[in-house]
Amino acid sequence: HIQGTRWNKNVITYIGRYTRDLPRSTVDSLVESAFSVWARASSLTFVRSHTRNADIMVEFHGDLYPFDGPGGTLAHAFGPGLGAGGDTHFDDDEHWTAGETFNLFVVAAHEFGHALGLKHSRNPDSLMYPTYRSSRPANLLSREDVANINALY
Ligand SMILES: COc1ccc(S(=O)(=O)[C@H](CC(=O)O)C(F)F)cc1
Ligand SMILES: [Zn+2]
Ligand SMILES: [Zn+2]
Repeated sequence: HIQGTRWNKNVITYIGRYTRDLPRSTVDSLVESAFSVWARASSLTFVRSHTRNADIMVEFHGDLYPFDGPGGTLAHAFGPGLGAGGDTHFDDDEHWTAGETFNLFVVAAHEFGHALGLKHSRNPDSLMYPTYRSSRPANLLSREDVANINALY
C-alpha cells in the first residue's frame, strides 16, 4: 500500500459504496460514525462528497478482486495520498453487521486510522491494535490513539 505520511489539509472528503449485508442508510450512518470518532479526537473534519474525486473512497470488494474469503483480512486501507491514497476497502466475503461480528463501525474506524496515516499499536486497548474484537468499549479510542492522531495533525 502507498503509505503516505499525512493529509496536508484538515477537511477530508469521502464517498461510499455499499454491501448487500446492510441497508444503505445503515452503512452511511456507520461510516459517518466511524469518521466522527477521529473528528471528535482531532482537528479533522470529514465531508461526504458526491463527486468521484473524494479523498477517501470507501469500497466493498470480494468476488472480482478477492481478499481471502471469510475471516482473515477483513479490510485494508491505503495511507494518505492522491488517487488510491486513503481509499478503504472492506472484504465483502465477510458478514458485515451493525452489532456483533463483524461490526462495520469498529472495522471502519480502525481502517480510517490507517487512511489518516496511523500505524498499528502494540496496546491491546487501542483501536489501532491489529486484532479485531467485537466487544469494544464505548470510547473506541485509547489515550494512545488520541495522542497519535494529534501528533500527526
Ligand atoms: C479493529 O479493526 C480491525 C482489526 C483488524 C483488521 S484485519 O484483521 O483485517 C487486519 C487489517 C488491518 O490491520 O487493517 C489484518 F492485518 F488483516 C481490520 C480492522
Ligand atoms: Zn482492496
Ligand atoms: Zn490495521
